[in-house]
Amino acid sequence: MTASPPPAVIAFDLDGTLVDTAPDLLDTLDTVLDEVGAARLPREETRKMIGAGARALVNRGLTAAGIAVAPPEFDKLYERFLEHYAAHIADSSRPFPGLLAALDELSARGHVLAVCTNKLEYLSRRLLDRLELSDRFAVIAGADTFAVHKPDAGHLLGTIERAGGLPGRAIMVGDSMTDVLTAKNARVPSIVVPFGYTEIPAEELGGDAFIDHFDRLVDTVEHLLSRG
Ligand SMILES: O=C(O)COP(=O)(O)O
Ligand SMILES: [Mg+2]
Repeated sequence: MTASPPPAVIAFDLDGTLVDTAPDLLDTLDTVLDEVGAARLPREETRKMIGAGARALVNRGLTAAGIAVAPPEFDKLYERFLEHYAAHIADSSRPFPGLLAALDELSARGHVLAVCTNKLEYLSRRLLDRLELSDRFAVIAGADTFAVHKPDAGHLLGTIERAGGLPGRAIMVGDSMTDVLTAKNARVPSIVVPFGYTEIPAEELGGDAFIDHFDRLVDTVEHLLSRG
């Protein structure tokens, strides 16, 4: 008797892929800019600053506003960002259209779902709990879950391992260059969605597949898995 192959692991980025978190993240960034007396920045500009974690977002926001702060003050502002964001994490943040049906179908087909995000793990869990999404994922791996984080392959490989899968039967779904690079580094195929936060147009990120709506996700996953 041959052992059945491990289930496929579908690993999702969180901000800009599963959930439109920009409104609550950027409202929080505004409170930090207010606090240092800087003018607020246009949303088209700050949306693209999401993707490398909260610390990078605060840093990018302050830099774009022309504010230089020394490390101890930066750390205080970052702490305040986290506090405010944690308290408002699901005020306006919502899953992207079609997500729930796509996750239902992937699970029904026996695939294991995981989250691989550069959001801190406690914030990721809190957000997914508030949106009643946590139970759908076997693993929620944040920026601080392992010793390394995206674009390091170890973040994705650790997520796949914890989900009981193998890199040869896994897919990364994301919205940014960070996700595509992580997948390439881990030799895992990637699917890119265009509704997230990226400086470079999503179609040009170099993912293995591009979908413009989650109603294309299941077919695209099956196609990539069938390529082996
Ligand atoms: O919060 C961020 O900046 C990054 O989060 P993501 O990896 O889920 O896009
Ligand atoms: Mg993202």
